[in-house]
Amino acid sequence: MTFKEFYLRKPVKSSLLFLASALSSLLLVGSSYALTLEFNALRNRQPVLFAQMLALQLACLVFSALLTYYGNLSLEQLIQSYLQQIRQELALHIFNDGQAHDPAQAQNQLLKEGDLLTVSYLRNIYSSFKAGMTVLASGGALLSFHWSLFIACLIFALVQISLPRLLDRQLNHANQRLATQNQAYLKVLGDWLLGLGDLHRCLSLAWFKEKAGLAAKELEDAHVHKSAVSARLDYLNQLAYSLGSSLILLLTAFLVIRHWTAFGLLSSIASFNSDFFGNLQNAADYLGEISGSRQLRQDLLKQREAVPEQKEAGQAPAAFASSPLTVEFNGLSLAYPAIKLQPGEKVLLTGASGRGKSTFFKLLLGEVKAASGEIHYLDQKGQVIQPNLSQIGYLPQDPQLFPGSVAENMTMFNPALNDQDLLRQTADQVNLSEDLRLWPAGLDTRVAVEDSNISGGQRQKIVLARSYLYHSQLLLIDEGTSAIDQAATREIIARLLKTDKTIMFVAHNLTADSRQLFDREIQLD
Ligand SMILES: Nc1ncnc2c1ncn2[C@@H]1O[C@H](COP(=O)(O)OP(=O)(O)OP(=O)(O)O)[C@@H](O)[C@H]1O
Repeated sequence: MTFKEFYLRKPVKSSLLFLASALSSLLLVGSSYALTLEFNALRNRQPVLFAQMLALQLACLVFSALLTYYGNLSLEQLIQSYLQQIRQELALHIFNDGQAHDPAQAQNQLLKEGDLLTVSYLRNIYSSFKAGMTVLASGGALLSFHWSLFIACLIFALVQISLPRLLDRQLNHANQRLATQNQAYLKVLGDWLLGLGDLHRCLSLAWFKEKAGLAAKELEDAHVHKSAVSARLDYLNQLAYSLGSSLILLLTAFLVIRHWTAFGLLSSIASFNSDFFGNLQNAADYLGEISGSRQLRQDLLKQREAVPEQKEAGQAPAAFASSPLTVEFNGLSLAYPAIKLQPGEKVLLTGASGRGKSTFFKLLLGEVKAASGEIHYLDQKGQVIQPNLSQIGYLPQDPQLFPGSVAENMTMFNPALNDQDLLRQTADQVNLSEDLRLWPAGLDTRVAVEDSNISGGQRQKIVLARSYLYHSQLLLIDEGTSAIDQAATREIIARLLKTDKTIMFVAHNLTADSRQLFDREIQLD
């Protein structure tokens, strides 16, 4: 993300924000100025002037606080709406870039990293601007008292500004390490929590505890390391601040004794000091944090780049013909014979476990690339076509549902398909009607992905219903009815096999009469 982009989204509101911040800084310094005049008035025994200056000081402080309040609020609104845009772009990128994404990493990016970087980066910019304005205003006020005060302040300013550079690389490194460990921890949790039930059953909790503990320890070390680098920066800043403020007080006393500056400055120099050095220190911290997160921000910018929407050209395949194919997986080699499916044919694909049936489907779906051999896709007339692989219907062993209603999971959120009659007819085709009757909300039942309120068999029926609704001509079913009872499976298969779809079906434990319903069987050996 860049500041320019943030500013240009809402230039008027952003300008008002920075104007309010500049004014509030001026008013804050104005209040210290009024304090100087109050003490001058006291020394000269001028009670009316003293009261007027006191009122001016109070007014400056009240308006400065009001402007700060407005600034903080509108900064938060601007940041949150920008963050919303960034999350949308990240999500679109993840959706369109055609790569497999680890859910923990994507979650981390969408929530933590984006939030951390955007919010802290923009808040740091705003705060450093505010601090910079206060430094300028108080520096100007000091100049109006005596040039030597300003020069002294300037020298310390330069020292203070250059301090973060000493730790710039260390801060960058610490930030990156923290983000990496964050991701690693989420991934470990994600990987292990998925199988928590199995861990319970096998009493392997000690193993889980050890793995999670190790990842948590590394995250803890990364946090401590980052805090140590930040603390070192704070320490250096504090040292410069203490030295600078003592020397300025000494210089003011000298100037007052020599009658070269106003007496009242002795009372207010502490305020000017804290306005000047305090804000300089803050600005240096903010700038240090901003430059420390540079690498992560650049990475995030890349991950937001628009990726063209994956709209595949080509026709929906109705069948295919493959030459002998081979697939290589890190030393494991799978070989397939030439296979041809005619449009409308119903074929049972069998073979020992691990022989490569699922991988063959992934080859057809374009998810796995063949090391050798070719697949040609055919239309209804058996002519070779340029295929749109996303239009192949696919029912995996463990199909995924999405948070939404059962109807939405059948239509995949396509409102054009959301017709109650059509959905009920389709539910009949896949034996889902009985389940719909059991759920009080029927088609509107919400799918609770985590709570698995939908059984494995019901999930398979819902996903099978999808391929009916989407009229997939070529349907690949990979043990897609394994969780459905035998009688219903037989009915579903019998109905499926009466359609004009081309179907390739992998199943381990079909009854003999179900097997007979297929045109032929291809056995991989
Ligand atoms: N992405 C992958 N990386 C490495 N090896 C893989 C990958 N996908 C599959 N394999 C391996 O390829 C072999 C075939 O796997 P596949 O899932 O295709 O078999 P299958 O015939 O469908 O088995 P099952 O009947 O048990 O489901 C297995 O040994 C598997 O470990």
